[in-house]
Amino acid sequence: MTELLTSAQMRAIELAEIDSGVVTGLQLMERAGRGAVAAALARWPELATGAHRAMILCGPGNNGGDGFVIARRLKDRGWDIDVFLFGDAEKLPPDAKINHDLWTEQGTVTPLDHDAMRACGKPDLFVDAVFGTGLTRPLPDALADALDAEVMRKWRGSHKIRRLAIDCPSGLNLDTGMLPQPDKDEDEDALFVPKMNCADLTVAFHSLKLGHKIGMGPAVCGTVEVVDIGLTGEDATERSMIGLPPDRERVRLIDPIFVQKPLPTRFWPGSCVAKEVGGHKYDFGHVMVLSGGPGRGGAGRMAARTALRAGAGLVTLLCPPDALQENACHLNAVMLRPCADADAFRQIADDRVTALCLGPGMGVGPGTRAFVRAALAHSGGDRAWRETAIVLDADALISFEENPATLFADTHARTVLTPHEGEFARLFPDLSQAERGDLSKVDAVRIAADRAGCIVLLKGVDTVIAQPGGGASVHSATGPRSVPWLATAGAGDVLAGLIAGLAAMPTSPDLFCVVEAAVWLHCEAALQFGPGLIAEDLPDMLPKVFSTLAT
Ligand SMILES: NC(=O)C1=CN([C@@H]2O[C@H](COP(=O)(O)OP(=O)(O)OC[C@H]3O[C@@H](n4cnc5c(N)ncnc54)[C@H](OP(=O)(O)O)[C@@H]3O)[C@@H](O)[C@H]2O)[C@@H](O)CC1
Ligand SMILES: [K+]
Repeated sequence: MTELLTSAQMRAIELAEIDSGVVTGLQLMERAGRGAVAAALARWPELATGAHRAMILCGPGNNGGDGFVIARRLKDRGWDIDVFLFGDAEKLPPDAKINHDLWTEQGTVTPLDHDAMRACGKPDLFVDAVFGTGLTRPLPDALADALDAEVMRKWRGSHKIRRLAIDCPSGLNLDTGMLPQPDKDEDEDALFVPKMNCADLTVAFHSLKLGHKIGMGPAVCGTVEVVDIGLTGEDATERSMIGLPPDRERVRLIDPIFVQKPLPTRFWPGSCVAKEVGGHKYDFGHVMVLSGGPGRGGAGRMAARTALRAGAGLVTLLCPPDALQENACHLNAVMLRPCADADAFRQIADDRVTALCLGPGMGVGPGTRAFVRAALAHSGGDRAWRETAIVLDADALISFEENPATLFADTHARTVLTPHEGEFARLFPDLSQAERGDLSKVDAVRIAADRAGCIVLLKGVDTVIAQPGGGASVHSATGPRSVPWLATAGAGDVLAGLIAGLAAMPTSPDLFCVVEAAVWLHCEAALQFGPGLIAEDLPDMLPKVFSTLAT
């Protein structure tokens, strides 16, 4: 697992190290600049030999300082370098000023100007070292124009310009993954086309930041390489290991990686799906999935099948009596029982039930609300090794749109809410995508988890999971884990069943860790299946995915 730091956390780590006297800011800047050059030459080996041309845009802070180091290092390799500065050289922070002055012994610095840039020879490497973690507001118009991907595309024509971003493409907020845009007059709104600064390669220092993995980050950063700049203090290592409860402050990326090294998948997520040898089916947990009426049972059936594939010893689908025949025609290994209402549910759900999944296809209304309340009150009784895990998705969430507080009064630490953005907006309107403003998706989900008193999983290409108290993680289905074909009807129902199935097993770890594993496995199943996937394929891919976790 990899930490996704905020800008403030990164600054605190650097400052602690500098204050301890182990390293100076100037040394870190030198390592950052050298590391960026090494990463670029490794990415584009054709630039590693011979002399080439670079254009380097430096900003008014330490990100600009990195740019001056890069200029010096490339010049030493015999390159032609054009350096532009956005800002006043006399006002650069001390380390950046030193590197500016070192550079001016070798070359010139031109004030950043669009026309002057275009008058230079087209570079082989374009380096964006204008803003990194210090961005505080939208890019000034002139700079946004100079960096805009569309303008760059026209300028480069057939010439290959490789775009290297230092820490991030300038304009990206590394805490939110958003690209703040300047306010526009209302009458300009219709014509307003946001500017995008995109890189082919982004070099981050010490650790990924949140903005690299959420929001627009993955789309504008290109490949992100993390360069080790030798921050060695205690605070600079990862605080929690995947499979353990999350750190309250630092967000982690859901991936089998620890301290930037691959983690054998038998440790994670393998440990979340492993069954102990031997045992009775009840020893592996009993999941109940509540489903909808006639013609609406597909979603519940997919969730139930997935829970069984995930490893639960038994899975029972409960359906309205008039849907019994339809379900019986589709189910074999999944057991089936009629269940007319919440009273009947209380009779049926005995203390051997270890996980409940409600929502997919259930329908919106008072009946579903009553089922949800009964489920949240379910107790495993004295014999329970721990309380029942409750997964609430889709209609189980929307049924509480009018008064979410009545849901949050009953949800508890063993509850997981799994909304997509639309469902999230109904339960947490003030935290919705449209309303959250400068709040990051991660912080919005953290607030939601505190409010609901349970785990909240907000689905998306960047899936965010948070639990009360601040623990949070991100799964990014981008780059090599990109699965656009997972945006298919029923995929969410499968995820709900997968969480329930994994959480039902007595060997399952902390519920937060189960949810993280489920999200990763869900994406992995889609990845291994490939394009053409429909939701029904997902549960049947799980055995293949599980077989790859042995190593
Ligand atoms: N610290 C270290 O040891 C190391 C740091 N390293 C590097 O430093 C980077 C962080 O440096 P940083 O903190 O100086 O921030 P940075 O991104 O350069 O920008 C700050 C400047 O930009 C300005 N500004 C902001 N937004 C603006 C806007 N929209 N429009 C106009 N101006 C705007 C802002 O002005 P202000 O908001 O104060 O008015 C301030 O002047 C980090 O990303 C990494 O690359 C590495 O070398 C490793 C060692
Ligand atoms: K930058």
